[in-house]
Amino acid sequence: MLALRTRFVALSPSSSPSLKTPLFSLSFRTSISHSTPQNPNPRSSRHAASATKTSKPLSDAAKALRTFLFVPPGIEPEEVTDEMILPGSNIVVGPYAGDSKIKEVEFVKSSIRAKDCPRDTRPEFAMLGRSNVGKSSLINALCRKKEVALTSKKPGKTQLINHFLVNKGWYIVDLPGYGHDPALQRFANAPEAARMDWSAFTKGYFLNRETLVAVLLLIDASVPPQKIDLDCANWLGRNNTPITFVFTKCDKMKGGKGKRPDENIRDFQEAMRQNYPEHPPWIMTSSSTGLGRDELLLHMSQLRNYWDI
Ligand SMILES: Nc1nc2c(ncn2[C@@H]2O[C@H](COP(=O)(O)OP(=O)(O)OP(=O)(O)O)[C@@H](O)[C@H]2O)c(=O)[nH]1
Ligand SMILES: [Mg+2]
Repeated sequence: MLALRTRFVALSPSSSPSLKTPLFSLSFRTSISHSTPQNPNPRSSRHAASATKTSKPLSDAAKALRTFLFVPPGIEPEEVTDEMILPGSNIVVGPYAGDSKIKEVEFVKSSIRAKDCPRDTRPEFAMLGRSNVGKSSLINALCRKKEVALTSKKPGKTQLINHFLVNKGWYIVDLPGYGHDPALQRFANAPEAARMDWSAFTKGYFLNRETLVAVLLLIDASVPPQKIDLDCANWLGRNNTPITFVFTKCDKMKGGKGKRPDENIRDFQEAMRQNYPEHPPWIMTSSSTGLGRDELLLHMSQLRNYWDI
């Protein structure tokens, strides 16, 4: 299973300062400029014939930057056209993208530890991120229901590992947020290993959950890059956990002061590049406006569908 997982991660933290990737600009529609390559799937040629093909070739800018795209199995990078890239993301839609709508969702269980989680072979996605970043809200948005997962203005609402079964076929897992417990704030300037201690109990989940397709790492796009988020991404990468960056609160525009969500996202990506030669899939969302909701579901459907090939 680990081999299967790592195939899609393309996260190989590197300490090499020589790994330079071009900087980029960002807007909701110009997702082509934020591409990242993922691990080429050794079996991808098998499915290439079924890849969506359109006649429009890549623009020059897109060609220059396509190495940043998330290209799933079933497509060769040179087959990618602008129309195949999900808006507000670097994600290419391939032949594995299928029915992505959520028709039913049921709460299954709250678990204290990884070993208490449902024993099941069905695939799952974990929502991870700082307290208050919008994990539970995103679950509700994806399900188009208000109270599947409980949300709050106060950080620390979700305290356990919560499993939700979707369409009787796969799980969404709501996790407690990190970076909230005041008792642990003293770690703010401590070495990464010490600061990550807060997550000891969810760490067990990431390291042992065989059915984990990907972690959706939620990053608040309304604030500048936070070290704890970068540390978390680095930790997941080092542990070969597939990751998708889901930028939340993209509806929040700062009036006058502070940077816009797209600028914060760009800064975050640039910070990530200092340690990563390649960038995982990423997507812009807002649970308030529904931005990115259908696109994220489509992305999850293709991850799910090629996960166990
Ligand atoms: N403007 C805006 N607010 C949001 C969005 N998503 C979440 N929020 C707000 O952010 C606050 C926290 O949302 P939650 O979904 O409870 O956050 P969480 O990450 O689950 O928090 P914990 O359970 O404490 O870890 C709530 O007040 C939400 O209404 C969004 O996309 N846009
Ligand atoms: Mg929550």
